[in-house]
Amino acid sequence: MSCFIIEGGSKLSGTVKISSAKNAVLPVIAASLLTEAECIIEDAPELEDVRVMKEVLLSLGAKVSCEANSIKIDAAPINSFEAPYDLVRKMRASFLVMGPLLARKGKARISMPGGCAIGSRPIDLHLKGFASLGAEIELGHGFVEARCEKLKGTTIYLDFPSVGATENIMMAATLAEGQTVVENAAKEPEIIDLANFLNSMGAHIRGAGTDLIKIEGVKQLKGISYTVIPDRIETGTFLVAGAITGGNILLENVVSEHLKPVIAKLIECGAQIIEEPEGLRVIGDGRPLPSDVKTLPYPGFPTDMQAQIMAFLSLARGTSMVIETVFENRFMHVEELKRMGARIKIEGRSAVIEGVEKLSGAPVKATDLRAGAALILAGLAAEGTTTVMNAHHVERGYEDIVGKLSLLGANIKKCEV
Ligand SMILES: CC(=O)N[C@H]1[C@@H](OP(=O)(O)OP(=O)(O)OC[C@H]2O[C@@H](n3ccc(=O)[nH]c3=O)[C@H](O)[C@@H]2O)O[C@H](CO)[C@@H](O)[C@@H]1O
Ligand SMILES: C=C(OP(=O)(O)O)C(=O)O
Repeated sequence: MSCFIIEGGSKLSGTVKISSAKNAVLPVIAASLLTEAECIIEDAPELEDVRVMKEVLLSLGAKVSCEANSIKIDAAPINSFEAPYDLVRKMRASFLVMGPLLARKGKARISMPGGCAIGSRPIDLHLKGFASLGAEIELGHGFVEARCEKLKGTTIYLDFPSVGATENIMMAATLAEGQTVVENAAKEPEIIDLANFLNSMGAHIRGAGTDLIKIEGVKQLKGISYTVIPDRIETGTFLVAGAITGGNILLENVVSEHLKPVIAKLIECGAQIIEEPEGLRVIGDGRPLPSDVKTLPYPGFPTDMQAQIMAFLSLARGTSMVIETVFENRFMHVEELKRMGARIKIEGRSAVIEGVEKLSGAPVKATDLRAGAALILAGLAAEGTTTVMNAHHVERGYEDIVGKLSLLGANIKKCEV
């Protein structure tokens, strides 16, 4: 088992380059299954989740090769329709191959992803979408099997603007007969990026980024080269790293437009965030002011930044409240932050955080990706040594986090225990 060991107290300074977005590259890799032609994804981040997605494609019979940071995908030879439990359980986003497989091959058998540390995470909205498009769905033995002759365009209303369901339905509908309309669609930047990728392949998608997406089915798609958007959650995490350590860092390769609620919150807490020609600068200054945060679908405050902002608010000069509305169980980091001296009480979906003057380094355990990131942030600011167990959770979604933080002057290393 691997862990991160952090010696707290260094003010971070320097420049860091943000990687391509995990949550944009995963659906784009899945979408490459929609064509027999070769797709190239440039500047792909080296992440555990990307490795798993490549394995999923390989298991379906696609050819996948990597050169420098490009991934070449040739999905012409796919000869299997099954994504096995062993891969899907490692990463829920593997379920995103269902839409493309159904659209191109008319069948797919994907292991049910099951719940994870942050919530039960059902897939009913994905399945409702596929059924509306004309697929027959069968559940059994831990698998979802879907079949269709030809998907047919229709109107689908999502009860919740699910990111994954919007993506899966959008991909399936690109090759359907006629028009599909997705109402109450998710509006995340990663949805726009996927639509841009699909449109460059020849799809006809309008309205991505609004809650009404219209997809006019086409007969086939072509192969393209594509670079996905910068990772807004990695960006937010580094903004907090600068602020929590009282540092001064410049983040390159960012789209600040995608981070409005995070930037607004950090400014409210007293950090300086400055748009510069080369990127976004964060300057931290002492303990933050308290603030209240409520997670919401985009353009609200992202649930994927909730744990990190809570680490920051743990040190505030007063009491803050964080309300998690997207996932029902995303407070697993709280008990670990408390081990470092944070004063946090959970009441249902709310956490009340009474800021403390300092955190103290301690052995803690990452229960999921962003919980792990929050504990690293707390460790950077804490007095003494913090050991964050279960480094693999963090490596799912942060490219070379040790290298990047070390270059900024952090005292962090990865160890096997
Ligand atoms: C790979 C990826 O992009 N992951 C992101 C994606 O996850 P993911 O696509 O899984 O998140 P969703 O937007 O689908 O989930 C949001 C909420 O909807 C519920 N739901 C979802 C689908 C469904 O069929 N039924 C249902 O009830 C979920 O349980 C959850 O409570 O968006 C989340 C919300 O921004 C982010 O935290 C994840 O980082
Ligand atoms: C929850 C996340 O990812 P996933 O949906 O892949 O679990 C995340 O990126 O914070």
